[in-house]
Amino acid sequence: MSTLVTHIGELLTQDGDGTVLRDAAVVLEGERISWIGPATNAPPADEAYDAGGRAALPGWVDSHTHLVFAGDRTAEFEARMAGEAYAAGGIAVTVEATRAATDYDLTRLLLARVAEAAAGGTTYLETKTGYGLDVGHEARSARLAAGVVDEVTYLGAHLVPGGWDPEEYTDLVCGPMLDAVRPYVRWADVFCETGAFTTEQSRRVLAACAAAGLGLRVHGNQLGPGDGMALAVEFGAASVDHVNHVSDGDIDALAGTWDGSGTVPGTVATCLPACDLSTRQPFPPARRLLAAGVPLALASNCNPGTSFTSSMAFCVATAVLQMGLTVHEAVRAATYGGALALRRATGDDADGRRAVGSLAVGHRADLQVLDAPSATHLAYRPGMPLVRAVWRAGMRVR
Ligand SMILES: N=CN[C@@H](CCC(=O)O)C(=O)O
Ligand SMILES: [Zn+2]
Repeated sequence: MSTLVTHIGELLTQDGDGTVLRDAAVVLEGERISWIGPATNAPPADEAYDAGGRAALPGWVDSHTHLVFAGDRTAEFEARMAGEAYAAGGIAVTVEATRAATDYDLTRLLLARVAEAAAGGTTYLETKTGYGLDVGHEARSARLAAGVVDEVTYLGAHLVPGGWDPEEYTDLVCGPMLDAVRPYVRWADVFCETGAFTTEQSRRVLAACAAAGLGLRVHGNQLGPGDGMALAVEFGAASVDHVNHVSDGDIDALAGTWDGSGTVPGTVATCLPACDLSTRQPFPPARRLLAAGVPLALASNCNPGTSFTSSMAFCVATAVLQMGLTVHEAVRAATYGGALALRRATGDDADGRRAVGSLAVGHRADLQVLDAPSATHLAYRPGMPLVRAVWRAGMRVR
């Protein structure tokens, strides 16, 4: 089964040169892209979609979400809007509701959130555990997520649950809990922050999870200056996320992971602008990070506490309007950058592990058409429902 998407007014490929094609076409064949070029030269396909001069780009890669949860935190949000500061402790409210939910209800909630994200143009999605916080409930969250999303991250180190000694809980995270989630997850993450896990506890978690063969990610420098970014560099994490309170030394350390001397990709800085609005944190220094040579990702951080949205278009608009990124930089961070943060930015017909977040022959056929003539409209018309059509692995999902 093949689909020709044709008469694309502006096609942002997100290839290495940032190529933008005019009056372009893309052929989706099975799960892969089989052809890209000028619409006038396009080969025939089983069916055609006429984009009518509209813009198209890769589906969003949302590399940071927390979708496995039950319950509601509206009251906490209202208190925050009235002036209270965000604190990690609110996580416990969601843990209680999540533990009480049945597998059926938790799966239903997760599926609804994934469908909402797909309708918004997201075609590749990471999600985390972290609202179970005991062996059985963390393993359940990981198992349910593994059946639904593209990448699952173990976040047993989200909060020390009430009644636990922090060191003993860290032992649990590094031992029996890790063993229980291991079959279902590719990544591990730690919330390294005052009120969550100390630098030393975070280091123990990262070391244990690396030894178990998991890739690493870090929640760092969200609520104040700290060691999250330095730890991410120390452990060769794929991404450090939030990065709101950042020193020049943090930026230099991150940039150093991209100096070409390493054999694996460096550490991406993942910015979460919807979360920053909701928690009233300063936005990350995106321009300084880019100037230093650090690749950026943009992600929704969809979760019930700090960012209850999966709209990547909203994140792109906010990154442009508030963080000083150009539209093309923001779109790149929300597509290719997310793929880089998940180490899924390369791969084609040669290895069959198809790249996401960019459009080229052999990459996964993840594409969205906007109801707009250019990607600029994502920021020019913030909040408008601009996603018109979406294909995920070659299947039309909107
Ligand atoms: N910072 C840590 N975890 C989430 C918030 C989780 C919550 O408050 O429920 C975040 O990324 O913002
Ligand atoms: Zn998060």
